[in-house]
Amino acid sequence: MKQATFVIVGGGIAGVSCAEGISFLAPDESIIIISASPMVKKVTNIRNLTKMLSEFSVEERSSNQVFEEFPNVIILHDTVVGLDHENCLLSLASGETVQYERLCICSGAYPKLIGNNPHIVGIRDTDSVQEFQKRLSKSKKVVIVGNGGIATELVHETSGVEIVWVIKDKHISATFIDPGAAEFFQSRLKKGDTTEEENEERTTVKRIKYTVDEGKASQGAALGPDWHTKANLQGLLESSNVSLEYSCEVKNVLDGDAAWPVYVELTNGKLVGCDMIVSATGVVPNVDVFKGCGVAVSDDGGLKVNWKMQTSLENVYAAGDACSVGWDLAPQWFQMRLWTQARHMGTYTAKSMVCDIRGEELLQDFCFELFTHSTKLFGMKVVLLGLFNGQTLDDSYEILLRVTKGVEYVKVILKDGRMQGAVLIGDTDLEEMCENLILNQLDLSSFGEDLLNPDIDIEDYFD
Ligand SMILES: Cc1cc2nc3c(=O)[nH]c(=O)nc-3n(C[C@H](O)[C@H](O)[C@H](O)COP(=O)(O)OP(=O)(O)OC[C@H]3O[C@@H](n4cnc5c(N)ncnc54)[C@H](O)[C@@H]3O)c2cc1C
Ligand SMILES: NC(=O)C1=CN([C@@H]2O[C@H](COP(=O)(O)OP(=O)(O)OC[C@H]3O[C@@H](n4cnc5c(N)ncnc54)[C@H](OP(=O)(O)O)[C@@H]3O)[C@@H](O)[C@H]2O)C=CC1
Repeated sequence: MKQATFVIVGGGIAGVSCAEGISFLAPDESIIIISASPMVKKVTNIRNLTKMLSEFSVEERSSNQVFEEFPNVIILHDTVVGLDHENCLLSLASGETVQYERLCICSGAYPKLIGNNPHIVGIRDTDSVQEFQKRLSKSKKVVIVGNGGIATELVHETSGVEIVWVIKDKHISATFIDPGAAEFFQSRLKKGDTTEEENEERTTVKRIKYTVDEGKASQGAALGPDWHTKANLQGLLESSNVSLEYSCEVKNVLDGDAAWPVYVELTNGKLVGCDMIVSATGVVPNVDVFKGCGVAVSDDGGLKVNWKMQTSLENVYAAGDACSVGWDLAPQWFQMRLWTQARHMGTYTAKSMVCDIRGEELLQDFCFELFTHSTKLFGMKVVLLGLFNGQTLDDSYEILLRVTKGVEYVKVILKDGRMQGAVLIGDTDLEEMCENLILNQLDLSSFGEDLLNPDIDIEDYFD
């Protein structure tokens, strides 16, 4: 039997950030990471864009490289197959057992696929990308199902193939953007260069203010940023084409014939033949192995954690994609399974566990005060802050919009004159101002539409 003060399951961003955090806070304590994947994830090149918003790279490295400066960390390449929480004992696939004083489960998530057919693929880790690449290189036509991060990236990055993009919503990339921003990106779907007309329109700045009144209505770690730049996502054809099937889902997957290996029957009645179906339809927390010991699980399948990241089992914590937050959230923060949150949660759980073992007081980390996400969609920088889509505001909010076609899309959400969220597409340089205004909840009513007037430097007012 092996023993350590702190045991972490998972070598993804959450697990590695947790181990690094413990090593920093308690360098003399023993730490074991158990990871089913041979490589572990390391966050590098951190660039702080604002107090709370950062960009970083995620590298896959061998465990020796990641932890050479932390001699108190041991990595076991093994798979956890059971938890006996009464005896603080994990059992591993190799037959080994590991005893802990504090356990942090960072076992990530796996793709939620629309079916079991061998022609359906999901994308999560390096192996699944290689499989996708291999099949794509022999494909003329693929159906991509889902309207979130992966589908958006694939539609933009894949070439040499005909894509049929099947989405439940009336606009593209609905997980991150509203119909207006989707319209802004529409031309980028064509995969061609910008037209003269678009170049002319780039000089036009449009500012709009309106009020929303729609009526109440695998086991490998997840990939890192820019994963697609390292993969050759090229199909069999010379050129690409994307066609959209809006407001529909896959009803059935049917056997192929001489023309196509597989057919997809859609809820709009269409039958689409293709070489492969990519199911980019979200994730399921990878925690089945822990469910047997009675740990509380949230409706979305994650391990429920309180504000200290503790699960319902004594001395057992969880972080990253594996967990579901179960505390009273700050008004402008919510959980999304993203690597920034995996990193924050991993680091914060380290602090929580170390404080617990030392009997020290813990204060909740500031990162849970404001949702922040920096990413790229259709090749453009996208920053999402706070309640960027009016989440939880019951459709009673005001939107300020500034659009320069092809250049920038700025949307801020106001409720009772106070900023609640923002979508910043392009190099807007507004992230710091928006972050401050959301955090300090200043009454902005007196500015009206001038808040987004490019000729007025609003920041001067707040100095
Ligand atoms: C294609 C793709 C693109 C993405 N792009 C972005 C993006 O642009 N921006 C963004 O913010 N987020 C993105 N994400 C999401 C982000 O990658 C995840 O939210 C984040 O990596 C989760 O980290 P994690 O450590 O919680 O889990 P994971 O990275 O999934 O790590 C889980 C670890 O647990 C191990 N494990 C699992 N079960 C066991 C077991 N029983 N025993 C031992 N070890 C086990 C695995 O081997 C792995 O090491 C993307 C995800 C994918 C798949
Ligand atoms: N740039 C970024 O930040 C990126 C982030 N990621 C992250 O990686 C993880 C996996 O990405 P992804 O798979 O795109 O997950 P997402 O959660 O981002 O998106 C899943 C999409 O699939 C839709 N969907 C769910 N079930 C079905 C179904 N049966 N039929 C049709 N559509 C369905 C969802 O709609 P609905 O919401 O209505 O259920 C949603 O539009 C996520 O945590 C994501 O945030 C991935 C790539 C890039």
